[in-house]
Amino acid sequence: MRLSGRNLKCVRGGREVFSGLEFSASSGEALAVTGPNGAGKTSLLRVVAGLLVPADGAVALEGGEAELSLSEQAHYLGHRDALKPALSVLENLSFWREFLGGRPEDAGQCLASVALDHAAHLPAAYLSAGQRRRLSIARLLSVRRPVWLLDEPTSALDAAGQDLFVRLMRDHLGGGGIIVAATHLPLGIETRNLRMEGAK
Ligand SMILES: Nc1ncnc2c1ncn2[C@@H]1O[C@H](COP(=O)(O)OP(=O)(O)OP(=O)(O)O)[C@@H](O)[C@H]1O
Repeated sequence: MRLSGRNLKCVRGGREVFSGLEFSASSGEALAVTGPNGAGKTSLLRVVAGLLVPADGAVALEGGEAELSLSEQAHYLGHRDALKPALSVLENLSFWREFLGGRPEDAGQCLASVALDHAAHLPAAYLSAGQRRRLSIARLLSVRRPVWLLDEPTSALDAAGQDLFVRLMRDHLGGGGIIVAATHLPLGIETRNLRMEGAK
């Protein structure tokens, strides 16, 4: 499987954020997208996720499931944790498993993988910032998708949470997955680097 972007251009609010951008990542590879604030890292992830339409160029996934779009084969983990505060931890995960479709993994197992099984019935509103991030990470595990698009994935995670997430990323890559992560910090896994400088 190979994810690639060719000649990508992104314009936001009438201003060019980047152009002529090229990248690729194959099964088992992680691409770390780095660069200063405003360089366009989030914009790139959103283009790849299909949430933003590029002004030019295209993104393609070769060797995936032919009948599914790239968006249907990718998880997008944004800056903000997409959680419903009134629902419990388990209910939030169940919502995502249904919304995302596909074959769901065991919810209890997913929560155990991020060490949140003890909080399954707690309203998400009561979670700490790091626990919210862990629940968002559980979403990546709740329905298997080969491409993980991660925006500052380790923000708010403590040392144990970071170690745990490194293991999950390694498992994902070991199973042939692809990771594209916007980050200001080392991810703790081997990465290829895509440096963005932003439009001058
Ligand atoms: N909805 C929007 N409308 C107009 N401009 C936007 C919008 N969202 C982002 N931008 C602009 O696009 C540029 C790139 O933003 P983006 O969030 O992709 O950068 P980033 O590299 O992820 O930054 P950071 O490191 O701060 O997270 C910025 O100049 C930002 O102001």
